[in-house]
Amino acid sequence: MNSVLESILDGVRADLAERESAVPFDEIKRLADQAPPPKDVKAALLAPGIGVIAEVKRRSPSKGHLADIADPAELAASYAAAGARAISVLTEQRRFGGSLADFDAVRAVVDVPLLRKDFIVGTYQVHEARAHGADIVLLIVAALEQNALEALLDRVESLGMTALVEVHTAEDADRALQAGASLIGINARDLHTLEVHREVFGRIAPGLPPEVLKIAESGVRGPSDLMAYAGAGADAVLVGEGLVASGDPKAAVTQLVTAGSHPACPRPSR
Ligand SMILES: O=C(O)c1ccccc1NCC(=O)[C@H](O)[C@H](O)COP(=O)(O)O
Repeated sequence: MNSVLESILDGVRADLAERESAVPFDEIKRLADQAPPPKDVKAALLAPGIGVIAEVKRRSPSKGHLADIADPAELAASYAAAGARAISVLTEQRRFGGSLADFDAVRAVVDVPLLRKDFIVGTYQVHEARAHGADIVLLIVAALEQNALEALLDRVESLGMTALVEVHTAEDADRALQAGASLIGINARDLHTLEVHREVFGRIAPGLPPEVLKIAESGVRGPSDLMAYAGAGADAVLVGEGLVASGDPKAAVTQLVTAGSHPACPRPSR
């Protein structure tokens, strides 16, 4: 099947091959070893209330252009000041307009945990993420064979980072658990069709063990979506478009953070 995900992965592999020939693996490993230690992601996400992971997202395959982000560092600093628990930075260039330069700019100004949001297909990218100061690395189950998923999860953890393992189906969730994931993102967006169905979270989350942290990804357009995900057991929500395309990302993230810490907001039981 020639899905959107497969075409994204083709581009990612081509770009990765160029970076690997420009900066050898040994050098990336050396830079990763020199980076400041990763932050305690789970402690950040387990703070009281439903966390907000705010995303720096310029465009997307589903919507095209989302926002002119002249200064990703300024945007990220406003997210952090508003109380975002973590920040996600898209680093995929061809379809999302992101870059490691965006990631570096954000890393330079915020102290909250940073997620490298990309399509990870090899260990080089994991060391590269660490070299740039990432604390969290996204691993998408649908993009990886099981042995690759397990090897990449081990590599992420061996570098002290946390893997956000993304699933969209119950079968993906079984594979994530088998790989040993302890932070699982349930993406409402089907990466083959790009359709967003928020109810996917409520179908999958109850089947995950209570000790696994659950992130609801995609489709949050305002506080009522956050409350609905919280009611279905989310520890945090990951939000891109609803912030960057709002016209006032700082106000939009503040509204979500306020909703997530409101006493009426449901809390996960663990
Ligand atoms: O956003 C897309 O169109 C997309 C297409 C194909 C693969 C991944 C895609 N998005 C990545 C994400 O999962 C989202 O950036 C993230 O969950 C935030 O979603 P949203 O709040 O709906 O922008």
